[in-house]
Amino acid sequence: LCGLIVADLKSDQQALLEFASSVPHAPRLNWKNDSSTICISWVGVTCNSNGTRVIGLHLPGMGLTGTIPENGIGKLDALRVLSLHSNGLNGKLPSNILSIPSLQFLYLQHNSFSGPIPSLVSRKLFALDISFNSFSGSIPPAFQNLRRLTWLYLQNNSISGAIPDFNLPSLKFLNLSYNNLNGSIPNSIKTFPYSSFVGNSLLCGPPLNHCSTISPSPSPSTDDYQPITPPTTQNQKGTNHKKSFGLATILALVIGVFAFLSLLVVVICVFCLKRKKNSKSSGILKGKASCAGKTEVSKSFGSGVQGAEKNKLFFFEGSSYSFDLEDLLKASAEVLGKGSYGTAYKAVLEEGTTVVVKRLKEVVVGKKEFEQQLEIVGRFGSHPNVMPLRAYYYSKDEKLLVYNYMPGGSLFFLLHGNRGAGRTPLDWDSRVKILLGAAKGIAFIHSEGGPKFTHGDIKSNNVLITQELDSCISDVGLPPLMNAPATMSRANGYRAPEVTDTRKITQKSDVYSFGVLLLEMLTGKTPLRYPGYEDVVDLPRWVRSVVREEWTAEVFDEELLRGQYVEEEMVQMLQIALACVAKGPENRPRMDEVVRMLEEIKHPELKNRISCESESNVHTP
Ligand SMILES: Nc1ncnc2c1ncn2[C@@H]1O[C@H](COP(=O)(O)OP(=O)(O)OP(=O)(O)O)[C@@H](O)[C@H]1O
Repeated sequence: LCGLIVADLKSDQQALLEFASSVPHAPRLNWKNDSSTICISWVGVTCNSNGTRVIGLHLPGMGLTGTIPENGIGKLDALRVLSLHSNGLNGKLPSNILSIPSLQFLYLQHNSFSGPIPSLVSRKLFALDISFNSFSGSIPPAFQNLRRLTWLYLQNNSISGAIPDFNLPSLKFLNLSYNNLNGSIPNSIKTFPYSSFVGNSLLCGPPLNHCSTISPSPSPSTDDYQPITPPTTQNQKGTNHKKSFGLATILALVIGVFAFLSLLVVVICVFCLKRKKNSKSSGILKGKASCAGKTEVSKSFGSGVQGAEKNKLFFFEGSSYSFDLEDLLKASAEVLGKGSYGTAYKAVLEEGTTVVVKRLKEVVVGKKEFEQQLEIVGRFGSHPNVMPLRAYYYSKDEKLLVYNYMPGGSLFFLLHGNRGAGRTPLDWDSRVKILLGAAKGIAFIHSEGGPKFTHGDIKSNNVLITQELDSCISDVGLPPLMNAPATMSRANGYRAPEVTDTRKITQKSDVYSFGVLLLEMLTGKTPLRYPGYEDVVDLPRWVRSVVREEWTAEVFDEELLRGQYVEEEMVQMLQIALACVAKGPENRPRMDEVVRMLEEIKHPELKNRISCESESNVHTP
């Protein structure tokens, strides 16, 4: 067995040296004819955990030129990642590279490869980027069998012919732009954006312009396909009859939709008014201090109680606490931290209950608005991933919020706290669980609070953790109550670019902040300046720049890479994060879509642990 293992590594070494001898390269490639050093010091080479096989080759931007020989890299049959992008490699791509049985990630973009794309492709392929080369010929039909393929970037080549009817269940990122493709875009991929197909003058069908009624042939004349033009121009190309029919239909549709929407708005308004009226008479808030029912307490709100009554602590329905304001003020308190909304205290009451009291500063809204907002926030407590607001107190000089105390602390602490010796690493599965919970919490407040309701301050400090590593989104609904400039600190790396004050916060800006949170979890870097964390980075910008260079290797938190992880899951998560931090709010997914995408990451099909056992299985036939 030992001999077999050595033979495997030796054959990997031979294959690498064969490759190196054929491509003139920069002197940085320090490979020597000594297999004992491959896994230790060979530039760009990654081995499996027991040092028996080469599983990664990363040589981007190394100044490599020339043609890859047939007997080189294709023989590395345990290879998972091959990254040779941004070099000067040319000629035909050896037919055995794409078919390396364990190959998952192939990055060859920005070279000068030419000739056809090899037709035998590894079924494990997860990401394929051969963009910005001179590949020609058609897309091999074998691509239709790539059930795990998630990224396919073929843009800026000279690929021609019709697009095969892909039925790729995992495909999420597709770019075929700027080639010579023709025919109609198959139904299975027409949901990809316009930018995925633009620059193929003979391609038609959604999301490009409609195909003409003449069915596309493999070599259509330009007249058969209409150029990409706005719908009005397209209509002008039809017959007169078609044109008037089209216009009439569109007009009828527009009027119909308008009428329907107006009706919907009226119904919603009536419903809201009714609800408001009901809530006034029944009240969601109840007075804990008295045993009064809901009606009595809401009356005390409505009529503006004077004197001592005014200073009551108001509990939300469902709260099991049994103390009053006086008890709270007598409790021993310890400062947890100072945030932009004020100071958070951990308060231990005489009867033993521990709560967190937030003392708000610079509340800019009046009592009524304050109560209205908190009434909405109080409703969210029913969701397991939203921190329930238990009670609040409002007077002219003091505004307090009472929450459960979460001994697990915040995600910020779990990610960045005590990075030195003795730290317990936060493993991949725990990170996914925490972020999925947080996403569900945010999606819930977006759907329950109505389209205008936002969190407004999503960050790792506001994701609190239970001992079972369930997450709770805290500080829900506070920004509209506070002084706008105070909450808009420049150092807030979670803030979407379009948000210049609290009035600009939208659900899509929450999605941006959540994307930064995902990046923070993936990279282990903090987007905020904290004492001891001066290395503040614009995470989206940094990740985008690294992704352009050499993403699988450098982006991820080293702590993650040392533990058990699933590379595909991490890369998928990275792509979701990048979609969330798209510069234009309209390009970001909705929060419920983010939840769905995160749930898909844990698809059993992708559960392929990188471990010693799986490594040793990689090259079994
Ligand atoms: N319910 C809670 N249980 C345990 N720790 C909490 C709780 N609420 C807040 N904390 C912790 O207390 C500290 C201060 O929180 P606070 O919300 O006041 O400020 P912040 O989240 O750091 O900033 P900001 O107010 O700008 O959101 C943070 O470390 C936070 O994680």
